[in-house]
Amino acid sequence: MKSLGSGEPNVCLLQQHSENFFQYRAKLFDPYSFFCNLLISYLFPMSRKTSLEYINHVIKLEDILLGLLSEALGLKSNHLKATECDKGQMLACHYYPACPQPELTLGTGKHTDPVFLTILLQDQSGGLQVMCDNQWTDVTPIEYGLVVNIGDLLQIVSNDKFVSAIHRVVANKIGPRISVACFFSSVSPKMFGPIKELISEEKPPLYKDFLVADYLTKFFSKPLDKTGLDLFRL
Ligand SMILES: O=C(O)CCC(=O)C(=O)O
Ligand SMILES: [Fe+2]
Repeated sequence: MKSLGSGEPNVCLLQQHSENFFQYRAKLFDPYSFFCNLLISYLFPMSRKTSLEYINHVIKLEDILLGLLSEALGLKSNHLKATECDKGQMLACHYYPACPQPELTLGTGKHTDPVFLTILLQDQSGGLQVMCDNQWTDVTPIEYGLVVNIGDLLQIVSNDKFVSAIHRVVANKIGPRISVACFFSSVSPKMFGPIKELISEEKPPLYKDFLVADYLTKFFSKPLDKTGLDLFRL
């Protein structure tokens, strides 16, 4: 990866490096970022109001999706919700500046999301790709459409019935591209693992039980070529 000093704010430049992407994400939890976020929300109260309004709508959609996903697993519709796997929400707003040499870099490197579910809003620029049958496939933007990603943690609790989406964002000469990802995960200090109702002699658990906090610590310090799933696979 090459650094492309385009004069845009640092936070956007970090998005140009897949190596830095998750370090940057991890930094969202540090006191410095916390302070910056607080400052931004006071400097731009409209953006705070709009973000909260948006999150509240997305949470309603996510409630419906969790119900449908539970039923798809053959469970009661309130099953996943009852595990509190969505109690924590994080909104990440991405800004990808136009890139003069897109062939030398990526917008966001290949990864799976270290959460249960992601609901993503992307503009019309394009660039998001998902790995499908070992091939990168464009996720063509649909106006007013949202992209829903299964994250690693939903793959684990479903004991591989659901598969987390491997995705990336390619860089683009035309820009900027803007996307808003709403991540859903647990904030409780409780153990998660393959759902008992999905386990049988024929389908033994494929993963160890884990705390989300431990999962994240390991996820952010793992080598980039490993997936988050490898960390807890039995
Ligand atoms: O910008 C995008 O479309 C995707 C961003 C993404 O994959 C993420 O935030 O995890
Ligand atoms: Fe992602």
